[in-house]
Amino acid sequence: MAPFIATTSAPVNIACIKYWGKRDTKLILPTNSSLSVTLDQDHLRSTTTSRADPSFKEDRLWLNGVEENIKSGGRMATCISEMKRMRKELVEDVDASAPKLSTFSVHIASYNNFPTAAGLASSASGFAALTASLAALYALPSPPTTLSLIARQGSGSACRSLLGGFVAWNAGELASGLDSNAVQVAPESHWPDIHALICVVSDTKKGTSSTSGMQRTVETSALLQHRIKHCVPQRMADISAAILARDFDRFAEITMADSNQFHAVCLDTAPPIFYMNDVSRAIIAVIEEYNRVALLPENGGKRKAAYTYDAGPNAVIYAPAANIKEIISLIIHYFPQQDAFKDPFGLFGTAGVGSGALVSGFNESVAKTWEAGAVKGLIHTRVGGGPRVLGPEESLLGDNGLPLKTV
Ligand SMILES: Nc1ncnc2c1ncn2[C@@H]1O[C@H](COP(=O)(O)OP(=O)(O)OP(=O)(O)O)[C@@H](O)[C@H]1O
Ligand SMILES: C[C@@](O)(CCOP(=O)(O)OP(=O)(O)O)CC(=O)O
Repeated sequence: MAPFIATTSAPVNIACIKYWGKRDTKLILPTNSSLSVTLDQDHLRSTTTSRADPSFKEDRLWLNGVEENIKSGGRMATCISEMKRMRKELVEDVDASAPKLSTFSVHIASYNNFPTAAGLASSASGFAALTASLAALYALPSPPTTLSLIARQGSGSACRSLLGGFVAWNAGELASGLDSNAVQVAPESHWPDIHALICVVSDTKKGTSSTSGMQRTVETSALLQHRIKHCVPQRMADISAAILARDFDRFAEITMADSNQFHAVCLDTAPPIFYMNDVSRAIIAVIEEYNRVALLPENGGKRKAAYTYDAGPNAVIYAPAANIKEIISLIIHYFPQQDAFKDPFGLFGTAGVGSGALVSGFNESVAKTWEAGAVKGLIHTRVGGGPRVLGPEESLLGDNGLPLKTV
């Protein structure tokens, strides 16, 4: 009999309207809706293989080749048991001939092709890949929005990685969480021109995790309550409209305002939380100056880039594809690179990135020139699609049910 096995990959997403705060910590129900851009899996992805077999004694999971402890009642265990419940209810209970996979233990191997737990949203792509691979293994007929309810219980932001393009996570109102799901605002094909430049300022584990940080904010910040009630609802409507109209200027204005407000509520937390550092702030100064020049009537009067920061110092700069070459040159001018820029879109040809001339009218003194390595690396990617089901040649589990790939 052929083994019961499936492999999928899932993308990272980076929010423009930030999720920060839970109203239910067990079900992971947020205090506000959020919206993100799904990034292309050609560059950043989690790949996960799941296998069910009657000979397996317990559920086991290996992350990047190292076995993780699946804590009973923990997030990983919840996602696995919820997926088994769906297999039973949606497949086995309606088709008596369907193999009883829900009664078998699973072995799961996952691999991230970028640093884990370093503020690059590995928990988002990781739990999305876990959910998608179990959905493929169990042949669930469920659409991504339904699966997002399960990924959400692994890590809130993971629910948005079940869909490609531009994705909203509705906060929902029900205590059950059944209306707290991810929906696509627009597919990647609607606005493929949106590119992203990730400036890796640090790839080490952060001091305050998102989970504990946001809980402290909920408990202590009055500003968070203002944000939830008076800012986010309008921003969600406005940025959705900007996406549908492909209005980058408005998209950028809202994205930067929301990133800054998210870091303001972190500062309003007691004790305060600082995720950005001096390098992060210098990148903000450079992009703000770039936009000041772009906003001049003689230059077209529209913003050309948008920065956003999650719970760490790394910047993600969204911009239309045509501006990315200029932005990379600008960033490299202030933050010289130790390693040559990997140029996946071939923007710079064989000559490579030049010395980085500034755009005309740019006030060079907005930031100092940093020592090489202040920005450790640049990743150029773009908006992309949702999880992909991969062929058996991509499997991460061997015939013996143990991981093939170690890192
Ligand atoms: N491929 C994966 N499969 C399953 N779980 C994963 C995977 N990758 C990451 N995780 C889980 O996510 C955790 C890391 O989440 P954490 O929030 O600390 O970092 P991050 O997601 O990289 O950063 P941030 O959420 O701030 O962007 C890991 O310890 C692991 O439990
Ligand atoms: C700043 C953020 O990236 C916070 C992400 O928080 P997580 O989804 O990592 O938190 P948990 O639900 O506790 O796992 C903003 C966002 O992605 O919307």
